Amino acid sequence: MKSSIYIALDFHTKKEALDFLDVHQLNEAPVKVGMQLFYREGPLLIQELKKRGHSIFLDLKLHDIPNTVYHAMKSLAHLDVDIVNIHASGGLDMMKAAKKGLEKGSATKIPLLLAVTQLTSTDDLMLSNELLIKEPMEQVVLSYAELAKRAGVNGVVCSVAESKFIKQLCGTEFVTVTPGIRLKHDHADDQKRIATPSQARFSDHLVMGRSITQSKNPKAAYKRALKEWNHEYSETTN
Ligand SMILES: O=c1ccn([C@@H]2O[C@H](COP(=O)(O)O)[C@@H](O)[C@H]2O)c(=O)[nH]1
Repeated sequence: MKSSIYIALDFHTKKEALDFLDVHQLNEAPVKVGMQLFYREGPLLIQELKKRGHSIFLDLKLHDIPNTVYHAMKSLAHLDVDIVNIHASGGLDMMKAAKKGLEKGSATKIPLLLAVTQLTSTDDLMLSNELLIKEPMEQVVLSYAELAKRAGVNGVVCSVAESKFIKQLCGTEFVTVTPGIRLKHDHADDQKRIATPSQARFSDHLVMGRSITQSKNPKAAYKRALKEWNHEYSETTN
């Protein structure tokens, strides 16, 4: 799969999301559909995005008992998207069940299965004080990545800071997808572990929401992110 920046379509309705893509001529861009939009618009939205030719990351982050996740993944497989995900903190059996459900439910190609290691809205302080995980973030993320690999998962969602080390530990084929990406000077909002596209060279794919969707010129912001990621962007010439 080609390295891509997935635009997070965090909109309320299908109309808002499709209008955004049309108005800003982002009809070629890979997109990420999360809970906000999917819970309202469901499979019909996925069908419409597929019809328009988008590569789709369905970001529902399943986390439940293995049997439930198995059946949920079997259902999601029918949507025929490109990427789906689960939380690694659901454990080895849950991740194995997700993979099995996906294989069982897929008619043609099996979507890439990713495990979320630690959300990019979590920092070390929260990890320790709220989640009561006393090891440093990097160690936790690496250990979850290794567990995901053991379960047969194809890759992980992680921050820029861990991508390189995950590749060293799990191999270059093990996919890393990184959200929490901001163009320089953009607000972090609720994200804690953020980075610019140019700092993300070890990640296979990026996810960008507000830096693009809330920009005055989303198309220009998207193009700039792609250029920065490919190290072709210079502030003096742009
Ligand atoms: O660790 C994670 C996992 C998923 N996300 C999702 O990515 C986008 C990021 O949106 P921004 O507006 O660029 O902050 C959002 O849909 C999250 O649900 C994440 O941020 N971190």
